[in-house]
Amino acid sequence: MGDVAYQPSMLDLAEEGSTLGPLAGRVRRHQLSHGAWVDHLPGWVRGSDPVLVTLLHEVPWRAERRRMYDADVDVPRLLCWYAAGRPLPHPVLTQARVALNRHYAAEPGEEFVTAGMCLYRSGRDSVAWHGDTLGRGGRVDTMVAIVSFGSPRPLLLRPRGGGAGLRFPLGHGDLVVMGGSCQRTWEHAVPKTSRPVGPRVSVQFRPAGVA
Ligand SMILES: O=C(O)CCC(=O)C(=O)O
Ligand SMILES: [Fe+2]
Repeated sequence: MGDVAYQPSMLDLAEEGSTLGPLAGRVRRHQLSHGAWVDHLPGWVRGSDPVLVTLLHEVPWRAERRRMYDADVDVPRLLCWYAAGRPLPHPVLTQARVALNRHYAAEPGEEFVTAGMCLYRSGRDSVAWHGDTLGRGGRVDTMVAIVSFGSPRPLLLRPRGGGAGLRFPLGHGDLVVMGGSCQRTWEHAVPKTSRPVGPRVSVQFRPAGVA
């Protein structure tokens, strides 16, 4: 053994580094009805493979059961909740929250503090139509920012009163932000698919008191 420390090559660094692209000027806003909007930025996280690996292996994923009418049913995805102050499992997620708070500082709806995580193990996992209306999201305008990793799955949106919906493909490293009245006046879902899809992890940043 010589005394020369291992120096990672620039290629190694490029492969290992997960970085965020700029938000300003890159995020595309879709204005919806009733004062709702959705911002979309494909490929925000660059070098997102190591983030997916960390999320799959280091998040303490939990299966949950929920009461539906008069039966307990399995929630069709695994979950983990990072309350305010709980360290996030990958540094790029911590940087993402900082960058989102800087970019959206002028929007009403407050700072992103919590991170909810969902693991969709396969196409059989899903989230049914809903708005994030627990807490303040049901009464006032708020923002929910979602960063996706792994297999692409579409996020569908539809107005609560009926009418045409929208579909955002959410791929590896993509960002979507639902804002304005979106949680109250629109609903969103990630439907099941019979296509063979690999795992997808979504990280949802929300202000305190929104779920
Ligand atoms: O996985 C997603 O992108 C959406 C998850 C979601 O809507 C929720 O957890 O409230
Ligand atoms: Fe949601």
